[in-house]
Amino acid sequence: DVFTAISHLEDSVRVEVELVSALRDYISAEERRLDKLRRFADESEELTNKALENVDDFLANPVNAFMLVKRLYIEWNEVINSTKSLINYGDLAINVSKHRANIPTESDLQGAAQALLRLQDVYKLRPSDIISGNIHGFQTRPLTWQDCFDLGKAAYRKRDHYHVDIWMNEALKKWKVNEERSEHRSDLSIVQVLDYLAFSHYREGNVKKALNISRELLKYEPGHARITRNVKNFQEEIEEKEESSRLILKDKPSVRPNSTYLDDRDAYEALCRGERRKPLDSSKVKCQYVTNGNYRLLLQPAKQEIMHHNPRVVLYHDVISDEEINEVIKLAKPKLRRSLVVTKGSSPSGTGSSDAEYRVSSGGWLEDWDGTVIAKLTRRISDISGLSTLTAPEYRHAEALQVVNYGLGGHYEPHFDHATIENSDVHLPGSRNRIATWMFYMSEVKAGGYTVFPEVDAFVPPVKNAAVFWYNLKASGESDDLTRHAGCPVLIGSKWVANKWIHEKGNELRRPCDLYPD
Ligand SMILES: O=C(O)CCC(=O)C(=O)O
Ligand SMILES: [Fe+2]
Repeated sequence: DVFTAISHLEDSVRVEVELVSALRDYISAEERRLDKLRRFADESEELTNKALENVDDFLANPVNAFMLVKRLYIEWNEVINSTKSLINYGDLAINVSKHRANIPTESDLQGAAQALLRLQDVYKLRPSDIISGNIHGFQTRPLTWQDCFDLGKAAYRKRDHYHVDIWMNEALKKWKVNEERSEHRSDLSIVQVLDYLAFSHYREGNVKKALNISRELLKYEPGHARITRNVKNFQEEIEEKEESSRLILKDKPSVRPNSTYLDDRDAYEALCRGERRKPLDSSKVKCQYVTNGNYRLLLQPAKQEIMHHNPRVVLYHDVISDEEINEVIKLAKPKLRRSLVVTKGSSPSGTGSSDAEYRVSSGGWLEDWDGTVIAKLTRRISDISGLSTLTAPEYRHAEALQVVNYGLGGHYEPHFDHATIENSDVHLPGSRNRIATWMFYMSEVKAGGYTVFPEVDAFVPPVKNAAVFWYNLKASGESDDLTRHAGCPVLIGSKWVANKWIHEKGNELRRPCDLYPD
């Protein structure tokens, strides 16, 4: 019993001194933790305020969109986990679970990173431009070394060595610059970057590079057991190989992977960048008013711009109003689901994951009876194209309207709209093949997002309020293989389109079959 002797109480005083000091340590640790949370809340608030000034403009920039996904997935999860055990966590927990569906997941982060890497490749963006946050003149917050590291990690997960090499090296460069300014607290990060980089090189067969990088890593963390073992193994492997082949081992340069195995990828991407585009033969008419002999077009003929002659691809200007677009988007939003691709292209079987990258968008179908605006548009398509677009169940001459919104860096790689010998899944039973494609452009895309035809180097810019039209089949009903086309990745902005696929059935007399294809 402490109270029975003053000398015991003297000890208690000393104990209390120690307790106070421990409590003070605890309070400072809590304050540091709270400071960190407060800084994170301030930063997030600043960013969301900026985003809210104009959400469309903000998300139009793919770097902003990537960072938003990253912040919500990684940083908020950290916040949530670090506060989970605390007493006052309740409200935050309720909010988090209420919004679960809109909080990005790991696969969203992977998709967002993949999108940035796709844009980097297709539009030949320099890493330094992406890092400085300047994409075609649209400015965002610059990337940190951690952002570069996350891009590298996303590439690593896809076994995409080419991008691991680029982005881990960018992370290193940035990390070293920061170090010179002594903005660093621990060496953990650089060790992680080097670890990824070394192993990625090793997987590629670049053992010498893997060895050098691992040695550099050991300078930062001399006792690292696994890396020490790797260094030994890499050395042995190099010696063995050089002995048996009597050649000095050389590292291969890393090349960009062709994940969807497209033969015409380079042509497609060059067109997207604006290379290979040929001007139309200027001796031929380019713009004209058309009525197709239809009395409904007499007072206001359609404004037709010819984009290509063979196959004939035309763009009709001002065929859907802003009000109609808003109505269509409103009707479609609740129906949007991730687009699936039926065709596997020519990807070797067993490669699996490539399908996901083939088409990055969400779509929904609208029938004529889903809204008067849809029935009106279907009628207009018929008036202008001269084809039947009846969509009553007993008279299916065309499919429902397919409304599509592209995602971050969204695109649709080269494909045919109609059924071909390799791909017979697209036509409706009984209504035969997709004779023609009509596609409305329903948003202004600030950069990228062209519709391109790599077989003939034709291209159509996504002009808001316009619609593109072409025949997929020749007059004989044969496939017109020159209509292979693609939707280029959206670089800046959001792309909405709506497709109407018109079928052969019901159009036998409007576009009669001919003995000769042309
Ligand atoms: O978005 C584009 O430009 C092309 C879309 C397309 O080809 C399709 O949806 O079938
Ligand atoms: Fe298409």
